[in-house]
Amino acid sequence: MSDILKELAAILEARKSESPDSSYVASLYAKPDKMLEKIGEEAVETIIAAKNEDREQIIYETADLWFHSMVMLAQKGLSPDDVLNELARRFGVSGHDEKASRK
Ligand SMILES: N=c1c2ncn([C@@H]3O[C@H](COP(=O)(O)OP(=O)(O)OP(=O)(O)O)[C@@H](O)[C@H]3O)c2ncn1[C@@H]1O[C@H](COP(=O)(O)O)[C@@H](O)[C@H]1O
Repeated sequence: MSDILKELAAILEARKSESPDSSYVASLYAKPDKMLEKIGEEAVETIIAAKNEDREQIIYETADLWFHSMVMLAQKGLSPDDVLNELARRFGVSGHDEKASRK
């Protein structure tokens, strides 16, 4: 897993034990419906950016989309490695080199 994804996943995990008013991520864990709505919202914003051929906005909105998807994965007890392993499996390789949280 990239260092960025690994570090962000560790921060998201740590936020689980913090109070909802202490941070944005902690507030999303307390409101699962809002967390899921954010994924939809960011997906729509990514589509609009792509339709507008706005490369900077595509990157910005995709980062928002990946971020909120990672919050959802963390909330479900999953990690980015679980998704990377699935992508690797589709490539026909044996799996990502780091152990996933789900087997
Ligand atoms: N990568 C991110 C990140 N990307 C996006 N966002 C937040 O996601 C939200 C995106 O929502 P929108 O684009 O709709 O913007 P908005 O209008 O401000 O949001 P709303 O009012 O609609 O909720 C914003 O509040 C951004 O601040 C993020 N918030 C946090 N992180 C990372 O998560 C870590 C933990 O964050 P905290 O829990 O806030 O400390 C941080 O250290 C960062 O590394």
